[in-house]
Amino acid sequence: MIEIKNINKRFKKQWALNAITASFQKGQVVSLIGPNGSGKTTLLKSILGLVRPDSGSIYFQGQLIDRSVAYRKQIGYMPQIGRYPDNMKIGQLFDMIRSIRKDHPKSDNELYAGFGLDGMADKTMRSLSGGTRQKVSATLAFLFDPDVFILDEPTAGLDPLSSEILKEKILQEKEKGKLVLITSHVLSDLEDLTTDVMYLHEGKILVHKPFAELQDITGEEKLSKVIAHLMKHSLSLQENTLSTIPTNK
Ligand SMILES: Nc1ncnc2c1ncn2[C@@H]1O[C@H](COP(=O)(O)OP(=O)(O)OP(=O)(O)O)[C@@H](O)[C@H]1O
Repeated sequence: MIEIKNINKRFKKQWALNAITASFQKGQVVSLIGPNGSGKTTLLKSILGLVRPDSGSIYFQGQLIDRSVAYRKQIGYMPQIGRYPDNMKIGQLFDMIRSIRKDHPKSDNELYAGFGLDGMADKTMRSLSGGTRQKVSATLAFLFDPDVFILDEPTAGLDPLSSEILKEKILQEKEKGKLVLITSHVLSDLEDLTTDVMYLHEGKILVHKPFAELQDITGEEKLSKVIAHLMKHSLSLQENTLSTIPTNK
């Protein structure tokens, strides 16, 4: 569904993405994991066309995304930090977005109600707490039943109940066979969702494999333990020789 062929991105001397080649398919929930600054957001923004790689190509459903914007309608994007007009009220923001998407008259309002945004329609965006702003971003990402979700730290700042509501929604979409690309530093939030793991380090892919395969390689069950095990043996990772990693079995 998404093919990435040898993309590179440098910000001055800093490599944000270094020779990234990968493909993502329907039905996968790919957890992008890695330290701060490892390139996760840059990779997601490159797929969205918000960052232009210095070289390489990205294909969405077989079409080169270069200079195309139409494909973005098929992606629900939740940015790390949502930016909205300060004086716009929540209700006005949703009315505006719905009016722009006339091609999609039916919107999915489950999160709007689930997060209680209907009771805050008159609040201005500038007055919202960080968590409520996240709820607005999450609700917008799911509004038009997209085929692909790009969720950049979606649960950051959400209270435990709201975080569960969002995770449940992502699970539902996974079960419908959608493709989800998700980042989080809270690995327990990814536990029940992940089908595939991509581990980035200094702009390079160190691991991109099905979660089940990594569980097998490491002998660990939980995502946090799998990642810890891989990190402990990061030298083998850098050499891309997962087979040399001792298993815990
Ligand atoms: N617009 C920009 N200008 C300059 N450098 C940038 C820009 N965007 C990203 N970078 C740099 O690119 C590298 C990768 O950043 P990126 O935001 O993709 O990392 P990340 O893995 O998403 O980090 P985090 O976990 O902190 O969100 C970092 O060194 C960052 O400083």
